Amino acid sequence: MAPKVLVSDALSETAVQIFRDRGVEVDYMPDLGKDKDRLAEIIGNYDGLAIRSATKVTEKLLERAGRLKVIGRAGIGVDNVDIPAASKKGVIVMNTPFGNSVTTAEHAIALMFAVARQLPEASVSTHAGKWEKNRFMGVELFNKTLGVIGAGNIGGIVIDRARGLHMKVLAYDPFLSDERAKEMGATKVELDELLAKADFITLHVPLTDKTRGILSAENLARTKKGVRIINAARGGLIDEAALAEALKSGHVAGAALDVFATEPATESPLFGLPNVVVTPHLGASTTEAQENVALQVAEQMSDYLLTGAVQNALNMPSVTAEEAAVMGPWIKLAGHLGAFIGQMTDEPIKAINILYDGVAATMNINALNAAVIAGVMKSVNPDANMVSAPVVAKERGIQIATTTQDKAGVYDGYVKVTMVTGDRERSIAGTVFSDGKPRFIQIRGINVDAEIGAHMMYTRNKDVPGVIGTLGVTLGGMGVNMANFTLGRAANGGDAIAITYLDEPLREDVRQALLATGKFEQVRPLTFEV
Ligand SMILES: NC(=O)c1ccc[n+]([C@@H]2O[C@H](COP(=O)([O-])OP(=O)(O)OC[C@H]3O[C@@H](n4cnc5c(N)ncnc54)[C@H](O)[C@@H]3O)[C@@H](O)[C@H]2O)c1
Ligand SMILES: O=C(O)[C@H](O)COP(=O)(O)O
Repeated sequence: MAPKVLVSDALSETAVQIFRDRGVEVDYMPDLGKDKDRLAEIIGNYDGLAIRSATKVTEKLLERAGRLKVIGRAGIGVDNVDIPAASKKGVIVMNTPFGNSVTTAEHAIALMFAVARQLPEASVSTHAGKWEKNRFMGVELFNKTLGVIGAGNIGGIVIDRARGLHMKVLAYDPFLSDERAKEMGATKVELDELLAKADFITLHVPLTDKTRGILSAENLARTKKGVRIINAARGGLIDEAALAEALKSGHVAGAALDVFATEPATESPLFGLPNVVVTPHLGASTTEAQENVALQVAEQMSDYLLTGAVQNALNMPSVTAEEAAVMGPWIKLAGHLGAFIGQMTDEPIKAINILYDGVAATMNINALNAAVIAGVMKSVNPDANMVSAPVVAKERGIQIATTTQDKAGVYDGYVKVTMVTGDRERSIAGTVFSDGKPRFIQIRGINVDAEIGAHMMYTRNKDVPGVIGTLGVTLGGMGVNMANFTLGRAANGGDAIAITYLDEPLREDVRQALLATGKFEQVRPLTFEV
């Protein structure tokens, strides 16, 4: 069945065309983001949700999204998506981190010009036939100091354009190196210095718990008198009431805002104030940017839904289409190893140590790790997947350690998973044969060669005569068909194990019957998603 995507915000119709061309069913409802009740009613029918900033993806909405696998944000900011809740539900959240950067940077520069020369008010006045030539006295940008808060993709482009205007640029960004700042033509400073020295301040940080209210009443009071403030990032970055007061007092000479704490903004203490330029979140609204982000998000979502390739995800390691093709069997193997070890333990897990050897060590380890952890977690929660399981493992304080090595051996490569619980360690290793099929090759240090089936049985016994016969007779006598069987022993007369591949799940009466023979120390049913 073709995957189904809902577009709930006004994305360019290019996205719809791409979904269709790729064989993904799509429903285009560009106003649905504003109707959260209707969205909640139908979200359960979709594998993917493509959005801009109007749709709010809350925990409550996600509870209704039983089929959802991926949320694609055609744009940059994902503060309208509850990413921790999506991760817990195993839903990938991806964005398009570059598609609208130039457009948004240009909007910030446009706002800076607009507020420096009061262009919107002058335009309204002239339209009204007033010709108020003496009312609109502006300031030059040349030689002025621009303070850029957040020097990432958009901040970087703003800095480049501002340098072209011969402005001096101060940048505040804790993650910016001095070298990169120099390369950009900016001086890296602390926030206080930026606030004290800048003639214009422009914001280009994401909205997070750390940046919320970065221009608070206190910080606004630290700015230079006559400063002009531009915000084309997110509304919650500025205390709007405090900014309104600072404008009224004349401390701040002007402000240009594209974004508001509450959107759509139909009222604000800033509306109606002189020299406040406002636009309705138009930062990304150019034909070019909307084509870029629509095309990119539709391709990324289709790739994920159709091939498992992951690009620009905020809650999952990237996996290219080529990797997805080559790694498919290894991801399966990693999941089976995790599932085996998860089903073998009933105690709290302290740590999972994963060893990658040979060809496995050259692959995308983050993705393989996520698959192992998902396999382990499925024994606790069948809905766990590569997105949600690492989050849950972290919450439970499970330590994940990986080692890579390249020891030439019988296999081109293998993966070994060791689970550490309170009092013991259990390990299992597996590989992928040239037929693309994953196999278990070692359990508890005992070599085996076990194909993996949906229903399996693990038995542990002493290596003494008659065990295999007892197993066959007991299963046969109870009408259970064996599809495959493999065994191994640590030493002659020592510990031995067997993996039996059954045509149906191991019944409890059969398990009890095997234990009652006295030949087996352990009998466990195992299931795998093959
Ligand atoms: N108005 C619009 O339509 C529009 C369009 C696109 C993006 N945006 C907003 O712009 C934001 C920035 O986009 P980007 O592509 O440049 O993102 P980015 O990730 O490339 O850059 C953000 C920068 O902020 C820095 N940063 C993070 N926390 C900080 C802090 N506490 N103090 C100072 N700097 C901090 C980061 O180090 C990074 O360099 C987006 O998150 C989005 O909210 C708005
Ligand atoms: O973060 C973004 O990409 C911008 O805020 C654009 O938002 P929009 O897609 O709702 O215009």
